[in-house]
Amino acid sequence: MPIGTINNRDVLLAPSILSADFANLGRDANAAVAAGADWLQIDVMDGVFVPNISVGLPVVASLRKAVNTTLDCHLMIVQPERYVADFAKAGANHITVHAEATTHLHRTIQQIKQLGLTAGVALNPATPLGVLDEILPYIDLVLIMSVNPGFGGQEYIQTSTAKIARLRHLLDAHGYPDMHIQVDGGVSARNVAEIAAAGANNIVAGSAIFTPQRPAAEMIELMRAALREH
Ligand SMILES: O=C(CO)[C@@H](O)[C@H](O)COP(=O)(O)O
Repeated sequence: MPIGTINNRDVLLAPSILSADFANLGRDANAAVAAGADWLQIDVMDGVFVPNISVGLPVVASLRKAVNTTLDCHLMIVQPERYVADFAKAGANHITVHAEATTHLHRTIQQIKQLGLTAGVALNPATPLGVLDEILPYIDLVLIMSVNPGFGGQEYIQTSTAKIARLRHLLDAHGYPDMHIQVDGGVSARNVAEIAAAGANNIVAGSAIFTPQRPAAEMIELMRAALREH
């Protein structure tokens, strides 16, 4: 169920498990879903595309058995086309690949769609929206990275808000009202309303949801309140 509505647009929450307790991943994932998270994002990092290594196929397969929700795999790996079929088999519902990580973006998106999944394209902070021009008709989601990918807990890059607003305008102008604008990196109850008001409808948050100090349900409630009070 959406965590809020802004400008008549439902806002979905996709907690990133990168900040969860990996020794208790099923517990943390289920807590977020029980508290109203709509999707769960699994950040897959290869140590090449980004300077960090995270989790891969076995974790997706385990989460598939443990939680009943949309599993969104954000592939921060080079040549993601090598693995999309494996992620689909492991139980992913949605796959996002980086425009910067594949030479053949169109072919990769086609592969994901042929597997019956929804598909997204992620853009690093310095990648302009123009790279989307030829791929928009084929995708379901654009992921605007609001930090340089690789780590949780980084600070939101402020210029991302204007980028989100430009993208929403472009989608409206070209007739893509249902395309998701997902935003990922440095999002918390402090800035979620501003980001959603700019046009994002799919919010990824890691360290703002999974913290040892407070339960995920409380952190999600803070986000709901921020959207309500906007
Ligand atoms: O993809 C990434 C990092 O590359 C993200 O999904 C982070 O996991 C978000 O973490 P926070 O900035 O919300 O702590």
